[in-house]
Amino acid sequence: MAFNWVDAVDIIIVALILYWLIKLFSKTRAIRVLIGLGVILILARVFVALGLQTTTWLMNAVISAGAVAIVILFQPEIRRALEALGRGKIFSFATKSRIEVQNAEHIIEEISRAVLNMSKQKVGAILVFERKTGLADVLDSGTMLDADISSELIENIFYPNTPLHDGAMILRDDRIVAAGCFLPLSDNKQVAQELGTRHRASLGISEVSDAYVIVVSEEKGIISFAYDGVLKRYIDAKALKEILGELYMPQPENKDQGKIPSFKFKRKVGDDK
Ligand SMILES: Nc1ncnc2c1ncn2[C@@H]1O[C@H](COP(=O)(O)OP(=O)(O)OP(=O)(O)O)[C@@H](O)[C@H]1O
Repeated sequence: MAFNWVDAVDIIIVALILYWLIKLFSKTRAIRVLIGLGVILILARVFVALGLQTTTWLMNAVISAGAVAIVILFQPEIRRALEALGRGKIFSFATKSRIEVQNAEHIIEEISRAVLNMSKQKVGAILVFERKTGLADVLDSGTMLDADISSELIENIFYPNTPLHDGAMILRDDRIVAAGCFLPLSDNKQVAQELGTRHRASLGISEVSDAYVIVVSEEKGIISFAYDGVLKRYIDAKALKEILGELYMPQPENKDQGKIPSFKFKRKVGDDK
């Protein structure tokens, strides 16, 4: 059968749909599920080609059940995709902003000043720094801001009894994207008894994404850092600058974005007390 223009249109449409799906899901933690589904679909094709009937039957059952599960589990993402489609934003080729070193130094200074001030004054706070895993689902639970990063604004937002002080602030690149966001709580049994929901929420988002999370305890003013499901407590000014440096000052040896910050990072939650 000859390859004609209908086949070319067919391929282009499939490529656009794949691009759209990847772009949509790369903004959420659903990307891992999408990759898993892709692997299952490829395996199913291989089993069909090999003529393995029972395995193919099992794969088809998994795919059918998976399709229903995906609609239920990722209902918010699907809703957002349809909304984006309605706004015609899906196929825009946006590029991620790059932060100049000078600007990065300023941002690090502003954030560390705010965190250290809040620690001194025992003002509770959660700052979530979005990295590769998009946090669109978390953003939906809060109030969108899209503001410049400044110590005054950060401190103001977390000041007790102000409208946005409850919940987490989400930062992306050089912007404060949202505040008052609800994070998933960790059910890690190793978390020290005295740690309440603020710290569980910080750990929770670090378990399901690659975000860096800085927490200030309201009770004692202790600064903690959560990453990759691990909570490191008693972060001092030097370590804080190091964490922010990893985020805002990419160095050649730090190209691996998933890398744990270079300062001493113990693997067990609460083992540093
Ligand atoms: N799921 C959540 N997402 C975001 N923020 C949350 C969440 N749960 C609780 N918080 C924040 O944590 C506050 C409650 O903190 P709680 O006293 O339970 O925590 P803690 O870990 O003991 O911290 P602290 O030492 O600051 O008291 C809430 O007022 C809210 O601002």
